[in-house]
Amino acid sequence: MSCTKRGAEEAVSDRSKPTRPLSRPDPGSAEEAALLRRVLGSSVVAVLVLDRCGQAVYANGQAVEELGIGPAGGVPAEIAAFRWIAVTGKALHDVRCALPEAEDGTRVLSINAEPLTEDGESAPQRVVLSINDITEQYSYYEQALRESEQRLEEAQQIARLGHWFAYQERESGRQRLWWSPVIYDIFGRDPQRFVPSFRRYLRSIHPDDRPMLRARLANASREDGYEVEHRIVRPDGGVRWIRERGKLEHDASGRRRRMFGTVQDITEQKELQRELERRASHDPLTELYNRAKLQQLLHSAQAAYRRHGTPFAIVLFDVDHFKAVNDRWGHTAGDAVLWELARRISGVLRETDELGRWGGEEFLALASYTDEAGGAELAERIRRSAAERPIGQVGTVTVSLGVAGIEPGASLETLEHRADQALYAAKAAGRNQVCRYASLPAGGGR
Ligand SMILES: Nc1nc2c(ncn2[C@@H]2O[C@H](COP(=O)(O)OP(=O)(O)OP(=O)(O)O)[C@@H](O)[C@H]2O)c(=O)[nH]1
Repeated sequence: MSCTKRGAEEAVSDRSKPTRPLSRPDPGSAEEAALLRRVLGSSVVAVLVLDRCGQAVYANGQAVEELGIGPAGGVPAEIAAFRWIAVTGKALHDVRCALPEAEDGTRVLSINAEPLTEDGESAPQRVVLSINDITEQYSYYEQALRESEQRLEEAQQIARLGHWFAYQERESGRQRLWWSPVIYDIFGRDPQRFVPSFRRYLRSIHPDDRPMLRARLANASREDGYEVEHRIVRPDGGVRWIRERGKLEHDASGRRRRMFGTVQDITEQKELQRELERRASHDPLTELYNRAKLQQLLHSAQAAYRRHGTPFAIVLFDVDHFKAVNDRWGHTAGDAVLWELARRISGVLRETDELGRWGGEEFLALASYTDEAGGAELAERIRRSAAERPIGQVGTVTVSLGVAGIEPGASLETLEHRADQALYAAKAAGRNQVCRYASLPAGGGR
C-alpha cells in the first residue's frame, strides 16, 4: 500500500476490523516442524543439537555458515565438550568458549546449553546449544579493559600508590599476597624474581618501626582495617617512608574474605614536612632553634618544674661590641661571626641543654636539671668557647652572659627579666663575663 492519506485512513479503519486469528499448527504436526525449521533457519543465533557422543545431530543455517559446524564440518572439541550436559542434566548459560582459529586468531562464543529429553526418555540423550559469536564485543571490551588497566597503572605510578590483597589459597589453604607493579617499584623488588609474602614484607620493614607495625596489624582484624605510616628498607639499603592502608573484605554471609589495601610512597612528603617543621622552629642564619621554639621549650621546662620540681636555669648572652664588628667588617662578616659562635657554643652544651637565637645578636641557653649555679657553669663554658680563638678576619669575639635559675612562684617572664638584668650587669662590669641574677647587689641580689 502506498503511503497516501487515504491509505493511512484505511489502515486506521482496518484496525477496527476483527483480525483473523493465526492458526496454530498442531503440536508435532508436519506444519509445526516446517515452521520451526524456517524459524531456526533464519535465526542469527547458531543452534546445534549434540548427542551424548558430541556428534551434531542438528545444525541450523547459522551454525553451518558462520561456525562451520554441522554434520559435514564436524564439531570442534571445545563445543563437543558440552555433551556432558546430557549427563549432568544441568543447563548452563552464557558460558564463554574460545575457539582457536587459523593465523593465531581466537573466536569467542557465548553458549547456552540445555539438556534435551524427548518423550519416552528417562534421561536426556541430547543437548541443545544456542551459540552467539561475541568475538567483536569481547575484543572491544578486552581492549577497553586493557586500556583502563594501563591508565590505572600509570595513575598509580604518578601517585606512587599501589594496591595489594592478601587471601587464602583455596587449594592449599596458604596465605597469599598479591602486589600491583607500583608496590614492587616502591620496595625496590623485581616482579619477575620476587614473590611477595607477609613474612618477606615484614622483613622489609625498618627495624625501628617493626614493633609499632606489629601492634597496629594485631589491632587491624579487630578494627576491620588500619592505616599506618612507617619506613621500609630496600635491598640497596635505601630507606623509604610509606603510608599503608588495609581493609578487611567480607562475603555476603559476613565471613572474612580477604584483606585489601594500598601502599603509597610518601618519602618526599615526609621530607617536605620535616623541612617545614624545621623551618618553623629554626633560625635560618645560625640553624639554631628560633625564639618561638625556645619559648616552647621554656614552657615545658616550667611545667616539669611545677609538676616534679625539676629545676632549670637560663643563660642569656650577647656578642660584645657587635655593632662595631658590623661597622668595620660588614654585615656578612657579622653574620659569619654569629654562625661560627653558634657552632662553637653548641659543642659545649650537655645533651639535656638547649640553645637558640633569642633575637639579633642575642642567644639563650636552657640548662635543664640544674639550678642557677649549674647554669653559671654552663655560662662560663660558653664564654670561654666564644673567645677561645679568633673568628677569621674579625678576630677574637667575646660574649657577656646573664644567668637566672627558676624559683618557686617565678613566671617565665620574671625569669627572662632576671637573666636580662644579669646580662646588663655583665656588660656594665666590663663585658666578656658571666653574671648571676642572685649576685646582683640591688633588686635582684639576695
Ligand atoms: N650581622 C648581623 N648583625 C646583627 C644581626 N642582628 C643584630 N645585629 C646587629 O647587632 C648589633 C647590636 O648592637 P648593640 O645592640 O648596639 O650592641 P653591641 O654593639 O653588641 O654592644 P654591646 O652589646 O653593648 O656590647 C646591631 O648593629 C645590629 O644591627 C644579624 O643577624 N646579623
